[in-house]
Amino acid sequence: MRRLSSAKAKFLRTEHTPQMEFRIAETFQKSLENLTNQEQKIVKAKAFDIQLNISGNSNQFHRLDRAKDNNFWSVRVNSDIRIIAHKSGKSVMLTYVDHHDDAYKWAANRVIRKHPKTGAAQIIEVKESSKDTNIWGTSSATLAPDKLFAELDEEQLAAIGVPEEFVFHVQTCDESMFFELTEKLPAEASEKLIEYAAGGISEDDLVLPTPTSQDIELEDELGLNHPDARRRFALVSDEAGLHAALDFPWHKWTVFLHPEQKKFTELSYNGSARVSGSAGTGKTIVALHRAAYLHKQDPTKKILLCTFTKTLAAALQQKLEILLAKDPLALDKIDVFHLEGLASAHLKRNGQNPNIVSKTQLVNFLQRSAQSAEVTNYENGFLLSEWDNVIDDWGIETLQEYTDLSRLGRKSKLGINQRKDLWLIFEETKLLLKKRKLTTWSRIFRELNLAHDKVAQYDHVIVDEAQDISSAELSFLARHYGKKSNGLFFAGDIGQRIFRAPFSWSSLGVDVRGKSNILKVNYRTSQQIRAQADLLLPKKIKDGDNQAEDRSGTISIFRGELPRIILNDDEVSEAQIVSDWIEKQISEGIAPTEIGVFVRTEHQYKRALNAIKKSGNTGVVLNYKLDGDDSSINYGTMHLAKGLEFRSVAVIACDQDALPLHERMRLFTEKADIEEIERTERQLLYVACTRARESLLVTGVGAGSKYLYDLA
Ligand SMILES: Nc1ncnc2c1ncn2[C@@H]1O[C@H](COP(=O)(O)OP(=O)(O)OP(=O)(O)O)[C@@H](O)[C@H]1O
Repeated sequence: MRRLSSAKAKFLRTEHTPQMEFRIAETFQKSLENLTNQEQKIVKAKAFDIQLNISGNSNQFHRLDRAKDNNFWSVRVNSDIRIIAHKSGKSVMLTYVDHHDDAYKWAANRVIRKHPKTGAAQIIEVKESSKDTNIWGTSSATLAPDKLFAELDEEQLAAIGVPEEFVFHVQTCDESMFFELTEKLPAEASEKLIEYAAGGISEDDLVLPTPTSQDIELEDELGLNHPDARRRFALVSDEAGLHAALDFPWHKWTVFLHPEQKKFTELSYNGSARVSGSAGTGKTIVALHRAAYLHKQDPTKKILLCTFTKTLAAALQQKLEILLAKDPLALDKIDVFHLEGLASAHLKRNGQNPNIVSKTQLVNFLQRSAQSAEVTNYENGFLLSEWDNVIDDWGIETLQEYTDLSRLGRKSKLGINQRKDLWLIFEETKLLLKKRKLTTWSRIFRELNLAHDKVAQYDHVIVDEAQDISSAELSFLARHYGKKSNGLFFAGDIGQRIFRAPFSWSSLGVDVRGKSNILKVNYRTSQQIRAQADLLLPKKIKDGDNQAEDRSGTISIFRGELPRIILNDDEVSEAQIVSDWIEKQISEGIAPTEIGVFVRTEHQYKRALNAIKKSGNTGVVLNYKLDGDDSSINYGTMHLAKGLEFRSVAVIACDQDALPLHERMRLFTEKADIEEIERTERQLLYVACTRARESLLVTGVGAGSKYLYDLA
C-alpha cells in the first residue's frame, strides 16, 4: 500500500466537502497578464480543468512546504509554469501564476488572512521586517518630514483595514511615498487613506462600519465573503464566469466590483432607481453587471440596456460581449439599443418608416415661419433651441399650453407677449412639418405605443448616460416600464449633461429619491487628472428636481503625471506642441489607437488633423461603430468623446470664442439662459478631459478659453 504524504492526505480529507467554492484572486489575473499568449492559453486550460474537477483533482496539488501560509499549494501547468492555489475550508482559489521559481517566491512570503477588525480576507506580503525598516527597504522615518497620517492611531487604521504590518509605514508615510504605499495596501484601506489625505473625511469617519445582517450571514472562516474581500477574491460559480475572468484578464471589472457597485448591481426596488458619480466611477460597469445579474436572477425576463447615441450603444454592446462572452443565451435576452434605434426597430416591424426632419430643414422652416409671421427679432439659434427643448420636447400643441408652461428646463422668463409672438412662428413650423409629412423624434417618443409589440416588451430597462435623456424619451420609458418591479434603472452624472436642458423627472412620474446613490471611486483617471478636471465643476450640482448631488470626496486609485495646459501664440505653435506630445506618448509605448484628440466643433477638425499628421501619424474621425483602423489616432468633437476613454487625451483648440462657443452664446440675452449655456460648455470640457486615463494635454490659442484658467 502506498502511503500518502500527510499534506496530501489532509487535502484529500477536505476535498469532498460538499459545495466547494472556486475563486479567482485579482493577483492571479494580474500575473496571468504578464505571461505570453501561448502560456496564458495553457494556464487557462488548466484553470478550467481545476474548476471542473474541483472535488477530484487532489493529485494536481502540491503543498508548498516552505510558504508562510500552509494553505498555499502549487499546480503544475507545464514543466515551467506553476499556478499557486490557496485552499481553505471549502474554498479553492487561484492566487498567482508564474514561471516555477518566481511562482514559489511569490507564495513564500505571502499569507492570506482575515483582518482582525474588519473581518475581510487580505493577501499580505510578510517580510522579515522590523518596525524601523521600511517595507521597500529604506527607513521611512528619515523620509517622512510631513507625515500624512501621523494623527491616526492604530485602532483607526485597523478599522479601515490597514494590516498590522503596515500600521507603522502608514503612520510615517509622507507625500512622496503615498501612492507607493496605497498600491501595496488592500483597496479598502487605500481608498480611505486617499480620501483622508485629500481632506474628504475626518478622523471620525475612520470607524469600523457596523456589519449588516447579510454580512453576518455570509461570514466565513477566512473572510472571503466580506464585501471588501469580494473585490479581490471573486467567487466564480460557472464556466462562463471563469471565461470572463480569464479571457480578458486586463478587464478587471468583469469580476471585481467595488462593494458600492455590487450593491447597485443587485438593488431591488419598485419603479425607478439611479446610480450617479463623477466621470470614471464605474457607472457603466454597474449598468452592464446589473443587466447580467437580472438575467441570472430570472433568465426568462427580457432586458433592455439603452443609451442615446449609436456610438455609446456600440461601446455598451462591446463591453456586454466581454462580460457575457460565453453566455450566448444571456446575450440573446439582453438587447442593447440607442433609444432612437429602439423606436426605429419597432416602427419598422409595423411597416412604418417615419420621415424625420433634419436640423437644416428645421432651421429653414423656423426662418420661413418667422418671416411669414413677421416676427423677426429672434435669432435662428434661439428659435431652434426653444423648439427643441420646449415646444417639441414637451409636445406643446396650443398657445394656451405654451403660455401656461412653467418654463421647466428653461431658465429665462419669456413674457406673455413674447410667447404669443413666438407661438406664431412655432404654429407655422408645425404646419410646414405636417404638410411635408415630416416628424421629429420627440413626437415619435411621445406617441410611441409598444403595448402590442411583443419584441419590445421588456421587464427591466437600464439606461446609461441618463443625464442627457429628453423629457419625451423619459416619459416614453416611464409609460412603458416605470411601474414594474426593477423596471427602470438609470446610470448617469448630472455634471456631464451636455445635450439637454435639465427638467423635473418627478413631474413625469419618475421618482428616484431615496433610491439613488453616488459612486466615489474613480477607476479610470489618474489622481492628478481627476483632481484638476474636478476644478471645472462645483462640488454640489442640483438636478431638475432640485436634488443636490455631492461630488466631493471622489478619489482615484492611481497616480499619473500632471495634466499640461498650454496657451499658444498661434495655431502653428499649437500644432507643434500637440505633435510633440503625441510623439512622446508613442515613444512611451502608447499605441495610436489609445490616443484621442478632441475639439469643440467639427470646424476645428483641421487643427486636430494637422497636429496628428505633423507627428507622423494618421488620424481617423471617431465613428459610431468604434471600428477605427488599428494604427490611427482617433479625433472628434468633445460631444463624440462622451462615454469613451483613452490612455492619452489632447483637448485642443480651446480658444476664447470656442469655449463657451461664441455662436451659441450670442443667441441669448437673458442672464439665466447664458448661465445655462455656460454650465453645459464647462461640462463639455469636463467630459473631454475626463476621457484621459494617464495623460492629458489641453491647449488653446491666444487668450484661450476662460475655463482653462479654472482648470490650471
Ligand atoms: N470594479 C472595477 N474594477 C476595475 N476597473 C473598473 C471597475 N469599475 C470600473 N472600472 C473601469 O473604470 C473605467 C470607467 O468605468 P465606467 O466607464 O463604467 O465609468 P463611468 O462612471 O460610466 O464614466 P463616465 O461617466 O465618464 O462615462 C473603465 O475603464 C472601467 O473598466
